[in-house]
Amino acid sequence: MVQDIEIEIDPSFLQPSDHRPRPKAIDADDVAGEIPIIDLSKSEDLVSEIGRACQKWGFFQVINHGVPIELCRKTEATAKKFFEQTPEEKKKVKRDEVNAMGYHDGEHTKNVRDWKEVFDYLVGNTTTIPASHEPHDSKLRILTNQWPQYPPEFRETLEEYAREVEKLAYKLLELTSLSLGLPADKFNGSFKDQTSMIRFNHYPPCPFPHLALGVGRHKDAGALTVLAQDDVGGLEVKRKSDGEWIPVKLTPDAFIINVGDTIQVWSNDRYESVEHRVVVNTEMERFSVPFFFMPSHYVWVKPVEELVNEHNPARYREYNWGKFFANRNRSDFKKRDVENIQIHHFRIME
Ligand SMILES: O=C(O)CCC(=O)C(=O)O
Ligand SMILES: [Fe+2]
Repeated sequence: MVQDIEIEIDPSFLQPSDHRPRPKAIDADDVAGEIPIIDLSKSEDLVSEIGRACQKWGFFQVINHGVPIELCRKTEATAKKFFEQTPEEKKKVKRDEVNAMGYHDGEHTKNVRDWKEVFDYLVGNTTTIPASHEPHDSKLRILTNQWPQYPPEFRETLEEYAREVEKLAYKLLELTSLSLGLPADKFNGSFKDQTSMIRFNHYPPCPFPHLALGVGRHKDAGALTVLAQDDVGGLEVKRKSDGEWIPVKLTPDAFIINVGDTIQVWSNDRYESVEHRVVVNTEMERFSVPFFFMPSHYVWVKPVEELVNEHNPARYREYNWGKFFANRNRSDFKKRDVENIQIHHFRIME
């Protein structure tokens, strides 16, 4: 006779009860179309559509975005081959405190472990960041990508993907800038030595989808995120109007775009970086690929002068992007007892 063996969740994955997905969550079909889908091939109204989406949701999807669809498919297939390997193989390109790029299966969001494994690589192959988060430590560190041997086409495919999505990221940055009434290239210079990174997320099926999350609720710290996902679904966005978690509708061959903390500060809160999370399920694995478009380490982030005046004073003190990034990444390897650094720590109290 087969006995039912009750498996218990490893407590490191257990979400606090008020952050677990509710059993009867909103049905994706009921809210379909709420988060705007924007066609980038049309020129009319594009800037104002993006502005409205950024203001109302902090999220939108784009279609006809110019990234070749075959390349997206090939990239996803290549990533799958990598994740199908044994843990020992994958750990040959393990991320650690020195080498921050590569494979990792122990990431924490808000001090709870995520039900996922990831592979991270830099858009520019190398980048410079502060050696530590300590404010007075001026030493720098160079990060370099690590590439696995298998599959053989991995590096070439991922590098090509990075180049294509980077073009889209710049285009979206320029449209966002125009939508704020600023020159298209207002922010481009901040990305000259960008720290941008692409992440492959693999969410295996999870026996405890009511207790754990693929990624816990969080806001992205960079300027913009350009996310590709497969056809499984699981991303949820916190609706600004009422705080409900809204599932993002699956749209074939679209990218999901969201505003990160950096644009929230640059825009002096005109656009907000919205919380999101990933729910998992018992049956299907899921893949997603965010491109985190992030400034150079030496950029000081503060509300842009054009958007600040005596009636609308700056709401943030300036902060150094590299230090903020280094500080945020401290929690990736272990659970910490304190809250991670967040932009509200730089908010000027009224
Ligand atoms: O997998 C997703 O849909 C989103 C992942 C995400 O939010 C992140 O990696 O920051
Ligand atoms: Fe995110």
